[in-house]
Amino acid sequence: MSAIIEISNLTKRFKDFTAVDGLSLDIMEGECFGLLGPNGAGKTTLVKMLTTISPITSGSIKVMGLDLAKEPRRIKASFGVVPQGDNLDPELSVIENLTSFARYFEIPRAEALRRSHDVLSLFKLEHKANGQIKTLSGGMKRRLLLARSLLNNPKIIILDEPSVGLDPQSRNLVWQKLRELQERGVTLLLTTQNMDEAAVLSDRVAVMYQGRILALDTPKAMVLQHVGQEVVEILPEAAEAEQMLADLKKRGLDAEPAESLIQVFHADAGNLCTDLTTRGYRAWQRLGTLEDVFMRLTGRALVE
Ligand SMILES: Nc1ncnc2c1ncn2[C@@H]1O[C@H](COP(=O)(O)OP(=O)(O)OP(=O)(O)O)[C@@H](O)[C@H]1O
Repeated sequence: MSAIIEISNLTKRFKDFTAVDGLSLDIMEGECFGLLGPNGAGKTTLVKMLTTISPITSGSIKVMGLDLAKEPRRIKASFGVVPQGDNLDPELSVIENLTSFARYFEIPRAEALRRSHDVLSLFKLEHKANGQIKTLSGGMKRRLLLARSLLNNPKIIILDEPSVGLDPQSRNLVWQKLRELQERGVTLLLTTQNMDEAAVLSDRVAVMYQGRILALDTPKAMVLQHVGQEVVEILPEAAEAEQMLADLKKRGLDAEPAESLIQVFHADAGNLCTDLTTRGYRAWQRLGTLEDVFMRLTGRALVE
């Protein structure tokens, strides 16, 4: 597999604030890559540079071997972009939003209409073709943005928080369509704060924080490395929590406080749980998740 997007030493500065900080990353052709990070990590700023909306401060981006700074139009033609916000035109009907967008790619009128109906039916919006944008629910708008991103038959689709605001039915439909696109060879780059979405869809994930990548791997390997297969959770009495944490650490265990719980990672979970419960403590085990990795790497405090 070769890299379809090559990001080298990319930086974005706003006055004295660095939103993306010397970031390097290769996205492989045909993969689904999930970019995770808390609010303010720099994900949207990265996507905006990639989609040429925001100029690069320094560093470079290559797409299919082409330099983004030199060939932005050619590169943009190969992208489908689903932005975080809704930038649909409220003056136009649903189908007109699509056909007018197709004009940016110089798709002939009849072909544009045909593709517009195709993508509407793909996202189960055909019945809304002549409706006004204001008659769409939030989830329908999101599906329309996804539909719109396919009009130019993109080789790469960039999705900023694809399933925010979607009900479970719409979200499942979107996930299914994204998988079908990937099966057809399309490369997907998604930013998300939804760890289930990242784990379900992505071949590889990166955790971004303060403009840098802290970790990058397959979701499974990431969980194994940072938290282990199973996590033990203990609910101590408030008065004994500190002592218990110290005791666990003294035993060489990888233990951390998590609100009112203590979590133990990389442990022999079965043995530890039995030991604790026979001594009268409330303790249980569960599978480690990407959410655990995320919390460990980016901290528990709210960033913004
Ligand atoms: N135009 C701008 N001027 C100044 N600072 C900005 C600008 N755009 C973004 N920032 C700052 O850059 C940082 C990264 O923002 P960005 O939107 O990329 O984060 P994010 O990871 O996408 O977060 P979210 O999930 O909230 O969208 C934030 O601290 C934000 O305040």
